Amino acid sequence: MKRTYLFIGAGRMAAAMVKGLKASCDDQVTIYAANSGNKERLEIFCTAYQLFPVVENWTDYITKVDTIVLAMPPSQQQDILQQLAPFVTTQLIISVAAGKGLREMQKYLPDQTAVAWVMPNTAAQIGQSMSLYTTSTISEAQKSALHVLLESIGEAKECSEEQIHTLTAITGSAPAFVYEFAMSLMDAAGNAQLAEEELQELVAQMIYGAAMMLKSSSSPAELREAVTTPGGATAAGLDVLYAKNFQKVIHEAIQATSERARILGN
Ligand SMILES: NC(=O)C1=CN([C@@H]2O[C@H](COP(=O)(O)OP(=O)(O)OC[C@H]3O[C@@H](n4cnc5c(N)ncnc54)[C@H](OP(=O)(O)O)[C@@H]3O)[C@@H](O)[C@H]2O)C=CC1
Ligand SMILES: O=C(O)[C@@H]1CCC=N1
Repeated sequence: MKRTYLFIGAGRMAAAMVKGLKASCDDQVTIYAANSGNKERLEIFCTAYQLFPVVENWTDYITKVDTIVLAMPPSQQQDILQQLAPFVTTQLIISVAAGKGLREMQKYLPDQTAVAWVMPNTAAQIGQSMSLYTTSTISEAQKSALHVLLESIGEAKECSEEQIHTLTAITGSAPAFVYEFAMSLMDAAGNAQLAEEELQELVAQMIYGAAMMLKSSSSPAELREAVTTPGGATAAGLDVLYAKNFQKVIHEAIQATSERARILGN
């Protein structure tokens, strides 16, 4: 079945989703993309993903597509929805904006407009996103268009709107915390006399292995215990994390992230 998508916003998340869609259903998908008006940047984007024609005015393309993906900063979304509203008929409108749930979209769109809120993460670039999503009442065809998109970028879980607000920090933002952790490990390994790339490779494989173990059925506590030989080396390191209240620091970081996401949504 032929799919048609219009992306408004052509940045990092749009690139990841377009790449996923092109890879999973190349000859069955037509994609148009628009940005804030930076023509050169949009041409580079469209050339990279072979999206033609390059869109000059996105409102001309609304009636040509079944699905519209809002992939611009949250601060721009209200304005875009207001521009979109007069032209919307049967299209599914998907937003990936942090903090902007279904109700926030519906405020500016005609009654009964089909809407979905998706919270992906940057691993979408390699088809490994953990995406959360919620929808209004949508048709089977719209569900199918949404799932084609979600499955093209990784795994997805349906949640309530409130759960997505709560979990944005965990699945959307926390990859940044993992990269910060990786940087700290690489920094701490400074005197191992390895090149930066070698260090990155071994830290990446360690995180990958740990993530694969976590994806098995064991709990994180069991996995941690399996690493921690009683009276051994790991216990000494964990004692420092406990003494510095590592969990509390993470809780505070998640709370700050969640609070900011809520503010972006208002
Ligand atoms: N990065 C992440 O990890 C995640 C991001 N998100 C959400 O995804 C959305 C996009 O983020 P991201 O891709 O990182 O951002 P980027 O900064 O990479 O891209 C933003 C894009 O939006 C375009 N844009 C800005 N204003 C407008 C406008 N008024 N009309 C049309 N296009 C506009 C920009 O245009 P131009 O090219 O001209 O600058 C750019 O193409 C955000 O809402 C964010 O909350 C969600 C989950 C994870
Ligand atoms: O930092 C942000 O606002 C977005 C939301 C989730 C990840 N990045």
